[in-house]
Amino acid sequence: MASKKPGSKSGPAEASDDKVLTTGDLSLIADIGGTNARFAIVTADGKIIKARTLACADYRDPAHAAQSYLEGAGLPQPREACFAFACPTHEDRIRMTNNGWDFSRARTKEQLGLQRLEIINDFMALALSLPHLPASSLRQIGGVRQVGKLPVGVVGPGTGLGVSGLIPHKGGWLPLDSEGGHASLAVSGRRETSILLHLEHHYGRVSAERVLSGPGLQALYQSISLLDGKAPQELAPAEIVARATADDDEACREALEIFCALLGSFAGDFALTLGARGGIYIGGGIIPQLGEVFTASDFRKRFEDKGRLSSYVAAIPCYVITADYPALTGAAAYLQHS
Ligand SMILES: Nc1ncnc2c1ncn2[C@@H]1O[C@H](COP(=O)(O)OP(=O)(O)OP(=O)(O)O)[C@@H](O)[C@H]1O
Repeated sequence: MASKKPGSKSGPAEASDDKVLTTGDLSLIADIGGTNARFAIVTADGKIIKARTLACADYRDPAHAAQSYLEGAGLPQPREACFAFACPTHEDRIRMTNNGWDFSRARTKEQLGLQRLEIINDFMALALSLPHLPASSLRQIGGVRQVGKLPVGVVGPGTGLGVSGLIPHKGGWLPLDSEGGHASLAVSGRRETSILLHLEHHYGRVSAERVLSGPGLQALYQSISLLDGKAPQELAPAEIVARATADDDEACREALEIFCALLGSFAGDFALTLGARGGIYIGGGIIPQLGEVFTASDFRKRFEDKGRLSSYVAAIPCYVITADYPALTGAAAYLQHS
């Protein structure tokens, strides 16, 4: 796998979108979450071009979405592809955790006329992108930038909660294929415990993803409103963030504050578990949108709040990934190196 230090060198340059491509030239790559399906082409010289985002809800399955992407971009049929999905991907039958797609790997390959189809987890793809991301697409929060090759973790709230990492191995990196977002949620203090009990009443066992995701931010806002005896409104995650940052809705403000704090706790637990002294990277569709609000939140305080191991965690840097399509870079790297 890749051997550069995460965040140390520029990623693949964007080729111009108007080059004439033939079948032999191109590979198809995709990063497919519960809401968004992001497609692009890798050219023979390794450039990622024609990146587009489609809404999963508009398509029957990934083959249907991929065909629509290729037609829309006026592209010929590719021979090979790497698709990264937000769900377990080790069996032929793949069932997306956060949308209704349920499909066969072999059938998808056949439908798209591919000679080779690689299917990996979306956060494994994001982890594989880290050695290729330019430092300008990373925003450091706390800790000390580490030298040398050390394990790194990546977490990201989106429609779900993605988790992965890279372990140094034989001069390169081993990526983790993880479903860590479904680990149990750990809360702290009376208020968070009340919210957890409220969510338990609704879901039964509460995983981290039930809170640390777009739907999770909505669940937090609703729980807080109900615990305070107020009727919650139907608000999208972006609306909760907008109201919270405008400081004109107390339940939204507290929901976002607790969201960032719980992500800090979760990321710190993951750093301890993985021994991720090289850093924890934060991606997904929500945190990169928060800008300074996230930096000013309790995220870092809770990341470091690890009792006797607090000084160990305090040295670990966190980085918000601000690149546009980072997991596509990882899918391209997988296709090239696997
Ligand atoms: N500005 C914003 N503020 C807060 N939440 C947002 C914002 N924009 C999008 N979201 C939320 O982010 C989630 C989508 O995240 P993302 O773009 O990572 O999707 P995805 O790749 O389909 O997700 P996943 O890979 O987790 O299944 C949705 O719940 C959406 O409501």
